[in-house]
Amino acid sequence: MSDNMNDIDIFNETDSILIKKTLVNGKIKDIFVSDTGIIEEISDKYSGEYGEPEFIIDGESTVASPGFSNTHTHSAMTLLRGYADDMHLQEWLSEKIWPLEAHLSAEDVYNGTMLASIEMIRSGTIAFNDMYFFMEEAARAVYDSGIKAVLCHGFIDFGNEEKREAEIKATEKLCEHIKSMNNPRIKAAVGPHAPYTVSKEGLLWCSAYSKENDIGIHIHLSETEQEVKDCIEQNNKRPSKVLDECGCLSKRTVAAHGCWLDDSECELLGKIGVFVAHNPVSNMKLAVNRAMPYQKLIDSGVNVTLGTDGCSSNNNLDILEEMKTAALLQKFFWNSDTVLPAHETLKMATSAGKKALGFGEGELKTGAEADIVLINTKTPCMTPLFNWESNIVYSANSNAVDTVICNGRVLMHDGFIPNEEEICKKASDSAYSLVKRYNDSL
Ligand SMILES: C[C@H]1O[C@@H](n2cnc3c(N)ncnc32)[C@H](O)[C@@H]1O
Ligand SMILES: [Zn+2]
Repeated sequence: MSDNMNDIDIFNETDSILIKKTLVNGKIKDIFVSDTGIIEEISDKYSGEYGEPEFIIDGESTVASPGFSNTHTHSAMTLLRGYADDMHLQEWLSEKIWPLEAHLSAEDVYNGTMLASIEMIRSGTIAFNDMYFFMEEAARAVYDSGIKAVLCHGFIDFGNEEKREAEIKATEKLCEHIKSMNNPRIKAAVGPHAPYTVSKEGLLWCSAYSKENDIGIHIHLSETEQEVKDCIEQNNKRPSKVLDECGCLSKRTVAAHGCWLDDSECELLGKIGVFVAHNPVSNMKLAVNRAMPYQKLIDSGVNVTLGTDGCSSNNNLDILEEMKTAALLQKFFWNSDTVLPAHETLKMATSAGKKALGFGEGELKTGAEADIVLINTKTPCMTPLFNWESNIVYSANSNAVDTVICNGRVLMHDGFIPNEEEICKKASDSAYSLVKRYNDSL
């Protein structure tokens, strides 16, 4: 699909690009992207106003979509893919996942996040919201892979003061580190894991720190019925209320799951302007037994986004698969064939997702950051092309994703990502050595 097919330089960060004859909202357009990563022109034929492009991408037989955002994941959990499946959520976490994670190294997180980044790029993801450990190394992987991310340290204190102090230090260290990177593609957030793993003191510290530093909060909220029941028993109020009283709900908060929210909580989240990330594949796999009340959230003014969750509850990071599953799960669970139509699903993955992460509007327009996905229309799953949004949500798979451009830089072209084989090999080695270290410790 390129006039410069064999030219590896297309992956350079600072080149201008002209995408010729791609479909933008059903019309054939040229898109000119400047070397600063901005969409300068979308027109029937490039005017030449911004000079000669350094690279030309032949966009004929492609649909251009705004890049996708994955608003909830634990990216280095790629290393745990297939390690523990088909279990009850709390047992899965406390008996399998947490004991193994206790042996993670910084290098594991780098290798796992590199794998996650290229896996996400393959399905057209240009930004993600990540909560995990050794996040300075995740930041290095995000830098190296060229994708965008909001990164937080998973803050878990279980009411223990010593643990809380350590989590505070880890959060501060990460935020300072990301500040010092001074890269607009990489942002820090505060990551209180969930109301059931973080004490009130911890939640209060997190909300104060996010305000002081003007950064977001990333948290799990009401994933299972049991955690809601436990919260009511302990606090006499539902989880959203607890979080609100601790100052953790704001326009900068992304709350993942929200499966067991009641009507009053949906209204509270809408009033405040919280983003709620739907993770349908993980929710189905972990059998949380209720789908997020999508329509009630939308009617309450909530910005609903999409996430994959980590690779040990999904078990991939394919945002196209997530879109389809979201649209189907909502229809199936709420017994409504009209809920979450294709157009809204695509918005969850594009404009709503990018806004949640503070990376802009998520639309293809002049003046916007060039986060563009080109999807091959000459592939069975995109044929015929009556409705491009319907095809992306309901029929496309990642094999149809041809080119991914993030901040004006080509990260994948013609289905090719530089160094992919080496990245997979390193992650695989890390995964086996992690499990060996754990087994040796028993
Ligand atoms: C950041 C922390 O979140 C954990 N984690 C991963 N998946 C889920 C889930 N579905 N629910 C709650 N916690 C989860 C990770 O295993 C890590 O310990
Ligand atoms: Zn999660």
